[in-house]
Amino acid sequence: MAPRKLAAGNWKMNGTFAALDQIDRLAADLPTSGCDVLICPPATLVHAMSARAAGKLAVGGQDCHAKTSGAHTGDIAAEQLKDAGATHVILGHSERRTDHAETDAQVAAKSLAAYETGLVAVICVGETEAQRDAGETLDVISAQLAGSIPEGATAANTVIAYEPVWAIGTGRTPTNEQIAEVHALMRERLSARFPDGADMSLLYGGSVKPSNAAEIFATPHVNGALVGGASLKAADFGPIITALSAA
Ligand SMILES: O=C[C@H](O)COP(=O)(O)O
Repeated sequence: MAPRKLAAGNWKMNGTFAALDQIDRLAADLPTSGCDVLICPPATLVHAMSARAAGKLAVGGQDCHAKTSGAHTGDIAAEQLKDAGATHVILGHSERRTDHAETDAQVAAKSLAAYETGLVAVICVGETEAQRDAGETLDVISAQLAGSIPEGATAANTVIAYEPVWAIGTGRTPTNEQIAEVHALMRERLSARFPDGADMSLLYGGSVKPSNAAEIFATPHVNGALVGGASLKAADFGPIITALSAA
């Protein structure tokens, strides 16, 4: 089995009910085949978006707790996301790692919670600009992969997203050679550790837009994208999906 192609949108802390109009616009123009499409809205919109998008695209959360329930004010359990219609959950995004001091071990524990619930974990890794400048990128990515992905990961329950922190929301992207280098390393590490690691989908994320999508999707071992800002509007996300579908 080849890795599945996935165009994933991360709305982050953006969007209210009115933004669901974008889903109608997107769904009206989706390619009928070629790639999977996922949108991860704020938790407040998961249920409504799932109902609106049923059968057209998948919906996911942006985080979940490692525990199944309990006294954890403000948190959300994997089961609650699933109950609201989610099939995926983003875990270990650099904004969570920075804003909430999430560690690799916590990301791995949350991923296990996702697996136990039947959600696909979209596990994020990525170096800071200082780490890249110091020549540490491959070591950082290797350590994050080793620490953030739990035993039990398979191509069916796990997607990995490489998101250089310095490329997120900045309009800057790595060169294709830099993306290729990291994705080749990820493929090698995953293949060595997991029986079907060669089939796990590997996404690139960080300032993906319609104008650079096709070139990024032509990079070896890039099976899709995790898109932030450009996923908020159907007019931008639609062409990215089309580019992936055709890649
Ligand atoms: O999760 C998505 C990424 O952080 C990328 O965000 P961006 O496309 O706005 O740079």
